[in-house]
Amino acid sequence: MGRGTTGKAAAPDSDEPRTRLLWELIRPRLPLFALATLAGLIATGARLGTPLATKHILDSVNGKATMTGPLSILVALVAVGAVAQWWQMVTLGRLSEGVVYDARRRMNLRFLYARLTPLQKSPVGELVTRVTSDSLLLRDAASSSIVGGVNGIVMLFGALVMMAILDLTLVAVTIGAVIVVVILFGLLLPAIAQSQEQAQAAVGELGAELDGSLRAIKSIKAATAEERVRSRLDEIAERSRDLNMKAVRRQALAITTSWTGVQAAVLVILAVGAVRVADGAMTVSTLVAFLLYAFQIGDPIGQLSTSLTGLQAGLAAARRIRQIDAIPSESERPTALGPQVPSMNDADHPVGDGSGMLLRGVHAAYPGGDPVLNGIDLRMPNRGHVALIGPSGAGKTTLLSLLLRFLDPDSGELRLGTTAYHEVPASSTRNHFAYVEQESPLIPGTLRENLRLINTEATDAEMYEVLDRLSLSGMVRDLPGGLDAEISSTSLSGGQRQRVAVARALLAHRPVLLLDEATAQVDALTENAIHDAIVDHARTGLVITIAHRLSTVVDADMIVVLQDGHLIAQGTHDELLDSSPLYRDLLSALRIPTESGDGSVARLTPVDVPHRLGRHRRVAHGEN
Ligand SMILES: Nc1ncnc2c1ncn2[C@@H]1O[C@H](COP(=O)(O)OP(=O)(O)OP(=O)(O)O)[C@@H](O)[C@H]1O
Repeated sequence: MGRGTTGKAAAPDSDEPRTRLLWELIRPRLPLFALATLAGLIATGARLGTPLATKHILDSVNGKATMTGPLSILVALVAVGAVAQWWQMVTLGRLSEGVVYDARRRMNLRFLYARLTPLQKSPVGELVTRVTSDSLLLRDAASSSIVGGVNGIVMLFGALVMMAILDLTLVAVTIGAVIVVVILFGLLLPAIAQSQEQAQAAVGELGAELDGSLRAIKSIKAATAEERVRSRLDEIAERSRDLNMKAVRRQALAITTSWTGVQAAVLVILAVGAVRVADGAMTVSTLVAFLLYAFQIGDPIGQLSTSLTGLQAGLAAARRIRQIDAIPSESERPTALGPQVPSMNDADHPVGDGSGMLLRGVHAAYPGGDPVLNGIDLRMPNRGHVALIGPSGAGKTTLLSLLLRFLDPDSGELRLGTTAYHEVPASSTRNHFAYVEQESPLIPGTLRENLRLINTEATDAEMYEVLDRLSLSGMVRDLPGGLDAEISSTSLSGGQRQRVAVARALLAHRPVLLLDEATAQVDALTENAIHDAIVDHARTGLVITIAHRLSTVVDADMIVVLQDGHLIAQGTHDELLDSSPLYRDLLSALRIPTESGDGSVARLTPVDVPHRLGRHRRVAHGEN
């Protein structure tokens, strides 16, 4: 992945207003939002009343009234303000955590039900930052920024009304200053939003780079390439810092502008007010109260500036989260491919008996890529072992992806028994398969959870029986916690991981077993065990394997040879030995003897000889 592109979301950009997601997330929590706003308004009201109460206390000092009343009002206002502020903070906390929770759930849902190819265009680490860091920015925007903004506006208008009650001339001066501040701030806001978004994209890029590097940490260490990788990471961290600094500078300018505007307004108010006091147009206590309000509007203006800049970050985050929504989910996939199905003599490919799998005229490509499978016609029985073989990049894994509906064909038809794929949802097709993927990744959780991923009812006895067959039961019994051992705290070797994945598939008892190089990392003994499991399953169901080095290729009931997305040949080992030069070449590359009768061992490695030869002989002599 080239630098500078890592952080880009593969998901299409959403042109929807950024505020929409924010609104969608807040809408279910409107009562809470209203409560928080109400609490904020009470706190604001209490603060607005304070200068007026102060004026009355000052007036009472001059002997015009008793001090007790205004003093008790002042104490009450402070107490009410404090309680309301506490209440608002707690309510805001509930609101904001709820918004983050909803946004994260929404993304989790979208990730898990997304169509695979568009999803996999985005680096994993980049997607993770949307759930972890962007949602936090959204939280601030959805709660404190909005409520703070509302409080700020109320406080500002309240203060202006109170000031208008005190002196109309001075309030005109104040409003003039506020208008100048708002215009300056409005001019800076788009630039703040832009730098916020760039800064968040850089965090996503860092997440992607870090995720990729940590996954490859062994290779990096073995290559002593830590320094190179570190400098790449530092470079992105530096870019993130610089972009954030740009955002911070713009924010600082906006906030300083608003504060300076307020301070300048206070000075003007003081000067004009002093003249008016000297002229006898207003009392000193009124000027003091007015000045207190003038100082107070510094708060709402500051609060509004902070809220609006915070809102920009939240809206930028909302846009990035919204892009996740734009990844199509599997339920949205087109279902009808009927008109594109080429005509084909059904007598050659009977499907009416309801058994087996059929691919007819299947063309497939990854989005935006060249064709990967070109007109595949293949019928597989509902029992037996089908081996897919072909050079790297031939399209073997893509074929399995089509069977599992990770990818849709561009044209052609797939059938499972009598059911066309497009007639049923992907999940009901997948329910027929147990799949062991190339890397055999384990899911986070315990060993038991991993083994029960498909068959959630599998008993301990069944699990141990399968583990036993795969020479894994001893290792599991030795683990602290046995089946309940956490995978994360258990170091499993590649071969052990592969065996757990195979065990999970065997426990599933599904009609079709799909193995993508399931023996790539296991020793010869385990390979034999997996081979026996394949043979066993093939008696009652269908097993489809992809093999690069599997000697079990020769045992398969049907071998399908792919090259450059074309089905080159199919048949049994003996048939293909006679008819397919590519097959002979592939076998030769696999170091499998190519003579069907005597099982020549001339090209076998010493390790390969015993079991490969034995198996080949069994096939060659019609055993099994
Ligand atoms: N997710 C993807 N997006 C785009 N192109 C892809 C994707 N996966 C595979 N391809 C392309 O499709 C072609 C077939 O790949 P596929 O993985 O099916 O081959 P394969 O026969 O399984 O190869 P190998 O034996 O090396 O695993 C390759 O040219 C590959 O670059």
